[in-house]
Amino acid sequence: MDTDIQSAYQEELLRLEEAGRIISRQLDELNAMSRYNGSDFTEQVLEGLREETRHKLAVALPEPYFGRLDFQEAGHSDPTPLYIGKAGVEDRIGGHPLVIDWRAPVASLFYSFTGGDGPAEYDSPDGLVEGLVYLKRNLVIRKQILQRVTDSYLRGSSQGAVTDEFLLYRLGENKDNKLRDIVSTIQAEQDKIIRAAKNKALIIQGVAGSGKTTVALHRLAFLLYQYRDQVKAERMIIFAPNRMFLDYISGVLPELGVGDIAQTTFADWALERLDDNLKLGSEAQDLEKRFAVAPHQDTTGNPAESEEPIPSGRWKGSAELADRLSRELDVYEKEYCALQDFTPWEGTRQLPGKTIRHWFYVETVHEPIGKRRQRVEARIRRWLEMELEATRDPKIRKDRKKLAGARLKAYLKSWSPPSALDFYRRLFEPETRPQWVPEQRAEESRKRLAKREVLQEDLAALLYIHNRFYGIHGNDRFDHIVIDEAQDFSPLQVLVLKQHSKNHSFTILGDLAQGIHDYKGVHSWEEFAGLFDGEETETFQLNRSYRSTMEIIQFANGVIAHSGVAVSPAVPVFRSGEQVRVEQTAKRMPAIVQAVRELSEEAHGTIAVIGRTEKECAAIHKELVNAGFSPALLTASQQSYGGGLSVLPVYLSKGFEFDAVLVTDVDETRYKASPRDAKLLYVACTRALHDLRLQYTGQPSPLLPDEEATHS
Ligand SMILES: Nc1ncnc2c1ncn2[C@@H]1O[C@H](COP(=O)(O)OP(=O)(O)OP(=O)(O)O)[C@@H](O)[C@H]1O
Repeated sequence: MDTDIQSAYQEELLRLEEAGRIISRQLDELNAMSRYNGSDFTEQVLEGLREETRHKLAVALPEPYFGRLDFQEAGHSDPTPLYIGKAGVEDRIGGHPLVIDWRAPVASLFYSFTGGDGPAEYDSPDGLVEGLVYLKRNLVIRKQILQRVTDSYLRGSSQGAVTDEFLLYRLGENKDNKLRDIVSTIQAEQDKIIRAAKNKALIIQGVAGSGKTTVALHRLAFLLYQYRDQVKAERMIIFAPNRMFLDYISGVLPELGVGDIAQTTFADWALERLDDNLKLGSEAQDLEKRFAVAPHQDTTGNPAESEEPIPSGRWKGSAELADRLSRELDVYEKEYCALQDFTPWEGTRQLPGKTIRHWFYVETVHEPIGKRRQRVEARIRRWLEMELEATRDPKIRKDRKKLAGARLKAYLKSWSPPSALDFYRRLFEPETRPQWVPEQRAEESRKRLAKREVLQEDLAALLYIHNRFYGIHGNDRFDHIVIDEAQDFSPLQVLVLKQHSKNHSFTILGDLAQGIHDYKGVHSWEEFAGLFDGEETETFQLNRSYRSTMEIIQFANGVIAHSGVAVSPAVPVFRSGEQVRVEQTAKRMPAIVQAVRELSEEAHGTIAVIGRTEKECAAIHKELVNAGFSPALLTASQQSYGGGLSVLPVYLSKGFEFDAVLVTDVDETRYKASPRDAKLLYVACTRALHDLRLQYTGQPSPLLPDEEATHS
């Protein structure tokens, strides 16, 4: 160790010991106080705060901080060492704060400072604060033991910019079965997104591995800290593609000290809201069909795609459909209440239909029709009660009540509460189908809807109708909404979610180059931006990829060049690893088993064998089990991901990452020179952190980049 590093290490060791003593003392004091379980409200609030502090201290004790920034504010004579950790700890050492929360305004300097001797600044509640940075230091502390001290910037030293040494160290680590927090190495371009203003719809295009998911989760933690009086965790929601992915990302928020945020899929959320006893068609079957390999398929892509000019999912998810529905709903509402006079029993007053329609179309007009109907029905019942009260004789009153009850039931039968499914179904029925619904589309939907079966692509339209009928209660509005893998979302889905958002506070993130579900998802981010007023959105682009080695990223860039999608190629962090290995195999299965054996010997924590279809994966899985491995077969119905060795179809691998990846069957029939296949292969390749291998039997896929291209 050279003397500078040694003395830095000694200095940090002493500081850590002192910090440990202070945190332990604070914790002991709090633990010594008896817990309050009584009913006094003030005491309950105080106990809540004490519990929060106990929790924060317990989290801080083993790893109090991860970074240090020495900052001299303009007008001050000395730099102040600022220690930054996951949770702020109040107390002081040498007059300086013990630990500053990573989300505090001053901590932003730690992330935004990229070097140079000029002034640095950060935004504080009192305005811009300027000053000079003297030192940026990363510290690895585990279980109160100082393991590593890395200076990435030192004023006056020969190195001008912040070095990536610590980042590279973190990126070189193996991964387990959960995505992790990145508080110690958030990069400047990511920090901007994390700290962006709350009341905007952020649209983030980021290359594979640029940290989109991770950044979105950190942003939630930031919003909860920065706007603690305005946003609540229970009023935030994350939409992700499937339950297995939700399980994979479920560790990050607790690591950041955040709980209670709903994490769900659009389908689960929509079905719960619709509550219409609907059956959701099997997604697994749909995926397997969509991503099947057609033997006689031409090289322009999926045959289903070329036969169908506008795929059903794109049609049913378009903003244009929302306009059409809106107009149909206007007509429906105008005709909805056509009630005539109501006669409860012969020889008495009638309740005129005109009066009822006045209640409906004038007096309650500001409410959605489902609510109006409830109100009007209640009013009819009140009217009836008053009429009955005018009948003095109890026996006659009883008889009339019975008769009137039966008549009212029959009368209201023709006026059933509005149902989203019924309305939607009418769009596809021969007698009621509007002209703008093509017959071919109607036929397919009609059969399913008759059985109350819906597909994922129907859900946004159904919710749009449901919201119009029943409105949105305060509890159904979110303080913030995150949409991950947003390239697979449709404009109509986002439009519906916008109805559920307060102040259009969104983080929408995705990668068009990974748009393998382009039969339902967007083809350009403009499709989402167009749903908001100009000033309500802000767009970001993340081009640096942190997941994979340079070699893997260059290789994947070569693949995606065939996709025709206009997105910037990924820029690697300078982390070099093994060359990507492309292997032609004579015997497919033995070669797969052999490659898995080799990868397993290389101390990788997570390994994935990525096949083309679920059926092929099942066969590979069987073979690996026979060879003595214990792989997990990941399918569309999977609820969790356990790490280790996995076999999964390429279309399910999106969002995940593995230390080593073997992509099987990269041949000319399974990965053709089509945009869809290019995206699929790109997704597969970009799952690998350190080691990527590809195998094919017969002729190689035309998507495989030339060797020279990947070495440029
Ligand atoms: N600043 C960072 N410091 C350390 N690791 C990072 C950083 N940013 C991202 N990573 C790591 O890069 C990997 C990719 O992150 P993440 O899955 O969030 O990316 P993504 O853009 O959502 O990827 P994809 O589009 O492929 O799903 C993760 O292992 C994450 O921990």
